[in-house]
Amino acid sequence: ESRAHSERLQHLEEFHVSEECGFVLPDPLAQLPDYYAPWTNVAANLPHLVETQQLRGEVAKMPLLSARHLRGHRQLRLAHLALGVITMGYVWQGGGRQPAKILPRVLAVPFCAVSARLGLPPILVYADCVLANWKKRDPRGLTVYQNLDTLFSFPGGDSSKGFFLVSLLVEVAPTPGLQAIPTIVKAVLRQDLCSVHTALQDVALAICRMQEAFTLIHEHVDPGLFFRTLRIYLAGWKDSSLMPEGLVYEGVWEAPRQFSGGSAAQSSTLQCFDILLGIPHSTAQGFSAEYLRRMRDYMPAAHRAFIQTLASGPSLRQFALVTGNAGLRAAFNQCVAALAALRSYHIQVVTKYITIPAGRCRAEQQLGGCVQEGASVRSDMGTGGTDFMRFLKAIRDSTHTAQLT
Ligand code: HEM
Ligand SMILES: Brc1ccc(-c2csc3nccn23)cc1
Repeated sequence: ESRAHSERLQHLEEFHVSEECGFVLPDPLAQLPDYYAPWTNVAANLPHLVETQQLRGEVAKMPLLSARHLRGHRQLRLAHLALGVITMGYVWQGGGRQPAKILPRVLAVPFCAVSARLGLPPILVYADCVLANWKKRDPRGLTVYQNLDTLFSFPGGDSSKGFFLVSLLVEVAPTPGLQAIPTIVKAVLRQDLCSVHTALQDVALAICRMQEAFTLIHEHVDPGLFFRTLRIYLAGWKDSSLMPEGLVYEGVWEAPRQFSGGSAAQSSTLQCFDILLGIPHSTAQGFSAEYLRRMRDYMPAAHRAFIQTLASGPSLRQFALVTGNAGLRAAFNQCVAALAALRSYHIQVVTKYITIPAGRCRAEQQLGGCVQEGASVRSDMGTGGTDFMRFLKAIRDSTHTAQLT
């Protein structure tokens, strides 16, 4: 059973995991066939259309296009990104005070058709606006911030571009570590202690590289713009006080449907390292584990399959425990410690970009300032309250306690 899984894991390309950029979509398409210009034109102009309250009018003028003419994975990913961007802008136009309750059929019908073909939900996801929303300014240049740009952005100025591109660089950084995963799985099956030890050093280094890339957030994202503006547009319509029923997808489903807002729990990279190291989010905190598992449904089908295949393979953790080899245990713990450190760093960033601005906003609200929409557009993202912070700390703590003593 495990052997079969380990065999399948040897060809990462099958799971759309690329040699040079991991779960990031290599060379995303930036243009669709002219027939789809109504979608890409509106999506490309979204910040302006939302800020001038014209978006809903523009959508009302859009023709109902058929998704049938979309060819290949990259066209589908670009279509899901463009329709996702327009959908978030359409629902949250006006900053979240009066969210739209109905998504018009010119958006809902093609968006659901494209989503079905990709195995994604009909809402903007991490795989859209982080993994497929980028291009190099100079195609021959390096994958560095200055040579990157997003394909689409939201209100919030350069901070929306910064948030997506820094996340992209964090996703590109650990690529050698992802390449080490099949090596580790095969070596565990062959009880090859030495190969596991060597490969674990690549994993630890990869996770450290993620944290290095993360530090760019301070340069490219402004806390105020992030909290007051960008955050609103990434909110979803599941368990949302502003949209308790969810959203009606006109022409697709009679009843309204609920879908979760954008979350990096949809990042396959972090979930892969959690599974490889056997980090037990599952037992420790019911909510976190359930939420992380549910977010797998918000990943592209091939990435979901990779995670499921890895989860059903042999346990590296048991192997490291059973061999009792001190060097192997140390290499394993170095990976776990690096992951816990990354999550601690992330919590510091979340404090600066959500908790502090939320506190300031509440203070201003007392004085009648700060036009913050309602309590919070998304309960788990930024009331400055405890629920998302408790979630992040629970995950960080269960990572920490996963060290082998
Ligand atoms: C301004 C910067 C950021 C803020 C304010 C922020 C905020 C949050 C919040 C509130 C959550 C919990 C709710 C949710 O899942 O959405 C979260 C989760 C998460 N974020 Fe971020 N984030 C930021 C940047 C990043 C970056 C650059 C990465 C790197 C890829 C990242 C990776 C994650 C991951 C993996 C999770 C899921 C929880 C976990 O696995 O630890 N975040 N973030
Ligand atoms: Br859609 C969408 C989904 C997730 C993100 C994202 C990138 S890093 C991060 N931490 C929390 C969320 N998050 C951005 C857009």
